[in-house]
Amino acid sequence: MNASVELAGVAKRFRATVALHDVSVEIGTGVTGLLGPNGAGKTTLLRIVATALGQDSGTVRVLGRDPADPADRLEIRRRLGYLPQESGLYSGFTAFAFVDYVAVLKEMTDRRARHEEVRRVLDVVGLGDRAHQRIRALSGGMRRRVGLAQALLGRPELLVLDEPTVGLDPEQRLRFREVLAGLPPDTTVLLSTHLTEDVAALCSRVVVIDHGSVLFEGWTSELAAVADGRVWDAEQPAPGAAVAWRTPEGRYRNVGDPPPGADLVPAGPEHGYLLLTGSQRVEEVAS
Ligand SMILES: Nc1ncnc2c1ncn2[C@@H]1O[C@H](COP(=O)(O)OP(=O)(O)OP(=O)(O)O)[C@@H](O)[C@H]1O
Repeated sequence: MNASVELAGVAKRFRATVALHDVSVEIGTGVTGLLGPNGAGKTTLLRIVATALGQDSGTVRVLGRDPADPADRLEIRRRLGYLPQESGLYSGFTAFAFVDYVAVLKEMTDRRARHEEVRRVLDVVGLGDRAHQRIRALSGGMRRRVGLAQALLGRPELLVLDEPTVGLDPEQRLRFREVLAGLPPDTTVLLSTHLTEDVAALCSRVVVIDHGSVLFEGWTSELAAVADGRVWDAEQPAPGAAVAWRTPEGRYRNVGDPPPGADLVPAGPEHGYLLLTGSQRVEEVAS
């Protein structure tokens, strides 16, 4: 794989909290989902890739450059679109004025071409008719889309999107999927989510992260395969289950090590994810 983003042995700590612990991943073109529970280290990893935060140790290459080098960092930022978790939108601005302001910061100096680009990205996210409304008057999902619009400015080679689907209704989720599908094929998208549905719907590759460590890196279809033969239904939560929950039919779906003759059910990406993250918790309890 010709990686757009390469992390090797990356660690980051905030005082006593280890946010990332020896993370090594390679991200290529296409859409990669960074999947993990709250506090897993997703935002920290994305901030490092987006050059907003430096690592404590390990090496980072983004678009073939080193974010620690000031000239390289500038070059990366020119080729990067970033939707942070907290968008920091200026609520008194209109959507158009805000995205235009970001476009100025992105060195789009020709006014006419810039305005055209601002209109294009607002149209892409379905906010063309809201362009002149103040951000404070927009709904949460619409604000998220203003954030996405600014990330799309200038058709960046690398898009780093922190929880882009939060606050989107089903129709907007579909639209977001279309936005991703409409990007040039050599674009690299790295997006974070804590929803396996997002990964299944949006991402061809997935990196599962928990407690600051990468637990899985591969094709989304391979995530389901992690749980092949390890999902079964029973009348009770089974002793061999890393995770179990009650189904609408009143039985228990178990994910873990099935007993002989278990009533196996087909595995999906969510089961692979639960097995990876749940089993780690069981190990922790045991140790
Ligand atoms: N600036 C910071 N100062 C102190 N601790 C931090 C800081 N940023 C992150 N952390 C801690 O690092 C860990 C990883 O946080 P991070 O925000 O990267 O996780 P996340 O996977 O994005 O979580 P969420 O899904 O809740 O957004 C957490 O324990 C968090 O409390």
